[in-house]
Amino acid sequence: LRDPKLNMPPLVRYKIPIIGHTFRYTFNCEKFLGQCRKEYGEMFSLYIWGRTITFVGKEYTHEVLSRSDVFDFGVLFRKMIPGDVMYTSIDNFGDLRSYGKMIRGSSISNKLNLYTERIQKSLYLATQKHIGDCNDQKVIYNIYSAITKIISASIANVFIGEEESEYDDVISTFAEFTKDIAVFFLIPPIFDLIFPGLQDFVKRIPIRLGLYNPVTRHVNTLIKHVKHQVDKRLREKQKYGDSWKRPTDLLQDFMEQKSFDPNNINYTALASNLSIFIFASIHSTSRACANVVVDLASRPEYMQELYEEQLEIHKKTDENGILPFESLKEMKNLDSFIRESLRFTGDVAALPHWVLKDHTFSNGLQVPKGHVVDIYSYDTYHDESLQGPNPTSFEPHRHNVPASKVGRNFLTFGGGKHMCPGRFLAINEIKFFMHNAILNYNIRTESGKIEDKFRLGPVALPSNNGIIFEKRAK
Ligand code: HEM
Repeated sequence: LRDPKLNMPPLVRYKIPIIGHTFRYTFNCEKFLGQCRKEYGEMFSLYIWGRTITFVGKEYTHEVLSRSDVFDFGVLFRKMIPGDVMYTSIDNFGDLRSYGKMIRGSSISNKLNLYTERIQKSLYLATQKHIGDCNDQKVIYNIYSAITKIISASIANVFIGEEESEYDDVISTFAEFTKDIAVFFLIPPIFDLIFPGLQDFVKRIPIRLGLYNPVTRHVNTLIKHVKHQVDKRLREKQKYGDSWKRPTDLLQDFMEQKSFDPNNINYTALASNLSIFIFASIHSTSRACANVVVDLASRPEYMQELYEEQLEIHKKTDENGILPFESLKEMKNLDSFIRESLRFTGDVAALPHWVLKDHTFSNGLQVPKGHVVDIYSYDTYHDESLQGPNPTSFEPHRHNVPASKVGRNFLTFGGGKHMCPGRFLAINEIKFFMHNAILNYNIRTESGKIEDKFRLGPVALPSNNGIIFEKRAK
């Protein structure tokens, strides 16, 4: 467990060999890490599922996020998800750096204004479909699932274009892809208790034998639609020349990358890359949006002020009911509410990094190459000097910087070179969705109480308890 040559962070005491801290970490993570922090300080190691993992508190979080030459999130991503065997046509699976580059160079990162109308329309139509008018009050029990379908419709429009996102099979793939892959996260890594890394080997067996591959169905759907769209665009571009109207979406951005060869198109690779961006975007944005809904439903006392703000902003809609892009900046109260909800996501630790080379932290403690360091984000989010007074209470007026702004006190989108490039799209989606929801519905919890998150080890999900939607009297 320990490298005798290195001055490693203290290993928290445990009683049962092999099991180590696994159970306390899995079933009582929040309290357990709090106790470890108190007893062992800002950096400590736990023995979980056959591996020693070091947790860093607020003092050293930034050191991990800013040293991408030492700490890498992608290596663990590649280990957890067997993309190397699930995908046959891409050889850079898990290379987050290259995914980040693709998004940073795309319209999603720097021309989001082009999507203003489409995002609003698709969100509105999908909300009508999955939540409805609510003339009679409606109780939704799995709000995360309803929001996932709504967000999927809108992000599909941005990723694969207006035409293909009309198809139900495309929306289903966007909405279900992450859930189908999640099986690799949800099965406890019991084989790692026998030998570290054995689980990674075992989970690849059914895929290698051709017995089960959760991506096949979705990639096939994407190939069909990508092929239809790419061929159509190439034909029309040739036919209409300069008068061809360039479609705006992520697919078109991909078609304009240097690596795209119109004479030798690899549709499977295009579809596979799209599926990776579905994985990065849909669950994260839907979870955040569902949390905002539940947080507001839990605290209806903030509804009126948000309603008044959105009503004022709504006056700027055009004759089709579409808000200008600039109005997003005016949603100040909503933005602060969203940032507070993101701060309250509930994850205790959720950004494990692989150590690429031996490293000495600025406090002198050392971790060897091949070690795992995770960020104890709770520590940052519950610290008064970083969050202001009452860091453990939900205070929607706490923030005066945009919800998308990354900083030492705000880790939801990571940090350093690899901070999330999709965060602007995510926040815009949530704001446009909430604008509509606040104007059209009264929202409250069925229990009449603040709904707590559903916890799964160190991560948290929105509650499944009932959320009541009721048409707002105008
Ligand atoms: C609320 C929604 C979202 C959350 C909470 C979120 C969170 C994160 C986090 C924590 C990281 C790791 C950052 C790091 O290593 O420091 C990340 C990376 C990434 N995210 Fe997001 N994300 C969200 C939405 C999106 C969306 C909509 C996209 C669109 C495609 C996206 C694409 C990516 C990509 C490509 C990376 C890898 C970047 C790199 O390694 O350079 N994310 N995200």
